[in-house]
Amino acid sequence: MSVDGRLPRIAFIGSGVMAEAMIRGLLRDNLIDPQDIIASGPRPERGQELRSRYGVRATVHNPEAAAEAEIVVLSVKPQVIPRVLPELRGHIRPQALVFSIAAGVRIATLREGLGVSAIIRAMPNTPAQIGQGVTVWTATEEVTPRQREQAILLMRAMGEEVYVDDERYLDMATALTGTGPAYVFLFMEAMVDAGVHLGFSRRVAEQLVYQTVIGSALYARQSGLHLAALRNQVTSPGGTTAEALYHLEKGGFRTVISRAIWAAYVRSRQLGRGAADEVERLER
Ligand SMILES: NC(=O)C1=CN([C@@H]2O[C@H](COP(=O)(O)OP(=O)(O)OC[C@H]3O[C@@H](n4cnc5c(N)ncnc54)[C@H](O)[C@@H]3O)[C@@H](O)[C@H]2O)C=CC1
Ligand SMILES: O=C(O)[C@@H]1CCC=N1
Repeated sequence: MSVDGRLPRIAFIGSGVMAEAMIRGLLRDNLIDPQDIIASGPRPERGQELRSRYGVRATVHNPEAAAEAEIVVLSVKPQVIPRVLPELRGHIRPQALVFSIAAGVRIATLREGLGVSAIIRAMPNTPAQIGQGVTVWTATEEVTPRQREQAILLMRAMGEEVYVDDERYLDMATALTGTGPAYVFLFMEAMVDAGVHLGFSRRVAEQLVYQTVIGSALYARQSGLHLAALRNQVTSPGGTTAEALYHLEKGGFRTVISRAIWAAYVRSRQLGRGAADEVERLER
C-alpha cells in the first residue's frame, strides 16, 4: 500500500466480467487511482470501453501491462492460462503479487509457468458486481503481510472474503460459491415462471421472488437458526408448505443440488489438471 492506504498499480490480464467487477469495486471504494489500473486483453474495443467507463488504462499487450504492476490479476478463462503464462514469464516484477481467480488452476501450475512464488489463488463470485460477493482465497508462504493486506482490500471491494489454509478448498469453493449464483438464479427463474403460471404478471412475480429470496437469506443469517428450523417455521401441519416440500423431495431436489455441486467440484479439478498438463506440454 502507498502511504495514504491506497493500492499500488494493478494489471488485469483478461478484462472481462470479473475484472470489471473488481475495477468497479476498487474505484467505488477509492482504493486506487484509475490511472494505476491497466486492463489488458486481446480486444481493443473492450479496452476502449473500460477506458471510457472508468478512466483506467488499457492495452492489448499482456507482458507490458504485467511489467508495470505490483499486483498482477489473472482474470482470463482457465483454458487461456496455459497460453498466457509463457507470455508473462520474465515480465512480472520480482516483488509483485500474482492474484489468480482462474477456476481450477493450481498454484503449482502458476508457480511453474510464471517462475514467481508470491501467489494468491482466489475464487470470487458475480455478486461482486455490486460489492455483495464472497471470495475464498489462499496464499503461498512467500506472500508478504503487506501483500496480504493489499489483497484483502481488493477482495473486500467485491464483498466478503474468507481465507482458507489449504488450496483444496478452492475447488470446493468454486463449486459452492463461485458457481453458486447460477444455482440461485436458476431457482429464482423457476419460481418467477411458476408465479407467471399461477397468473401474476412477470414484473410482479419478479418483485415477489426477489424479496422472498433476499428476505429469507437475511433472516437465515440474522436469526442464526438451523435452516431446518427455519423451514419448520413455515410448515404448518397439513398446510401448503408441507404439500410443496413433499413434491420437491419426491423430485429429488436435495440430491439434484448435491450432485450438481459435486459435479462442479469435479469439473474444477479437471480444469486444473487440464491447465497443468497443457503448461507442461507447451514447456516441452
Ligand atoms: N464469471 C464468474 O462467475 C466467475 C469467474 N471466475 C473466473 O474468472 C476468470 C474470468 O472469468 P470471466 O470474467 O467470467 O470471463 P470473461 O470471458 O468475461 O473474461 C475473460 C477475458 O479474457 C480475455 N482474454 C481472452 N484471451 C486472452 C488473452 N490471451 N490475454 C488476455 N486476455 C484474454 C477475453 O477477451 C475476456 O475479456 C475465469 O478464469 C473464471 O474461471 C471466477 C469466479 C466467478
Ligand atoms: O463457470 C465457470 O467455470 C466459472 C467459475 C466459477 C463461476 N464461473
